[in-house]
Amino acid sequence: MRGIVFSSIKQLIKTLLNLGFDDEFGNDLNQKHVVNFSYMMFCLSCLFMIAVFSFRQMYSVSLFSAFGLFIGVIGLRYNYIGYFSRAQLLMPIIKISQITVLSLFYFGTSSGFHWFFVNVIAYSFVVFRADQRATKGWIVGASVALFLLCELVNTGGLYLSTVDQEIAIILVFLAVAFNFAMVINLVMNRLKAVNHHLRTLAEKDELTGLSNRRKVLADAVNIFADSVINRESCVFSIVDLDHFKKINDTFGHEAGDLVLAKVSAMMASVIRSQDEIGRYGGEEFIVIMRDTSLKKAAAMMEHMRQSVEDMLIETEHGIVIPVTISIGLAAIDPSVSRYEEISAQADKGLYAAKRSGRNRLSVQSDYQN
Ligand SMILES: Nc1nc2c(ncn2[C@@H]2O[C@H](COP(=O)(O)OP(=O)(O)OP(=O)(O)O)[C@@H](O)[C@H]2O)c(=O)[nH]1
Repeated sequence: MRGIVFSSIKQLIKTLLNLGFDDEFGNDLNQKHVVNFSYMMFCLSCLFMIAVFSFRQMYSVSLFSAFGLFIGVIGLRYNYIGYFSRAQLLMPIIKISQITVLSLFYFGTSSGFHWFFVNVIAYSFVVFRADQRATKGWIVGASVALFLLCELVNTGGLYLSTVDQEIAIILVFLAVAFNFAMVINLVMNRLKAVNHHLRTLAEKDELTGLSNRRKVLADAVNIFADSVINRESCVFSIVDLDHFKKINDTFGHEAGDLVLAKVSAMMASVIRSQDEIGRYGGEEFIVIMRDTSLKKAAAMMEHMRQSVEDMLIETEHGIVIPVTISIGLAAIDPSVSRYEEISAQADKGLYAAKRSGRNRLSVQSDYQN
């Protein structure tokens, strides 16, 4: 139950922070979610101060915070409706104004309120891009100068007693630490997500959605090595579409692409979850079946061949394109010690299948495990 509540809260926060984003990964340099977070924290702090100072009947601080809240909501709205640059810039302006006024005139510099300038500096470094160096420069400069001013001037403040100021110092420390932890967490999570997204893109074949050549070859080598080490059977197969050049020539390149995509989806639906499939190049595919006997693998690949033959792929003019595949199959056996050997055997199988009439499967292994 606690887990569900916790993950729901996490999801709600994530949704709020990502409001106004169309493309989650296109904005990684802009850090829109950090801007959202900063506005939310700012608005919450204003609400907190309105409540505390209204309760203590110090209405001028409440009014000042209400005005801050109003501007904060405007900034938040800017970010949501796409005026990101305005939202990005308004945040440090209102934050610098708020810290300066509250620290020098209301709370007194002994409250430590001016340590919030650290957050403004961190915000500038996270949110502004390299081409906004000048903006970042003046915001950091102003924050440092005003921080030093607060340290030097040492005003008593109108509203906080010495005890209040001691409490304020602790609250400021906690708030600054929380802000830092959250911003670092947000940025790291975004980096991880973008990294994962890029890796997926780099491993995927765009047309078919299957693993691309690099990924499927890496998978093949790894699975082969695992199987040899663990003394498990492993079957390797090369699949090639028959007379694909003719399909392109007769129905056009676009129809050829459609066939590749549809056949790929069919092949991916036939294999087991532990098997790997990828586009080796052109109209050639690799299927790797781990922990299975050659007999079972041959039965599965025969099912794949039949399923492709039974497919009804229509062109946009309603003409059905006949498609078949040829398959070469090879399994690990005691004589095979290198990945290249099993791959060459499967290739030989494919060649044999093509030579003996296509639309068939050829097993190249004497070792029937
Ligand atoms: N539409 C399309 N065609 C492609 C793509 N990649 C490779 N091809 C075509 O696939 C064809 C492969 O032709 P071949 O290697 O002669 O093989 P085939 O016609 O299938 O003949 P067999 O393999 O002997 O049955 C070539 O015409 C390539 O241009 C692709 O991404 N899209």
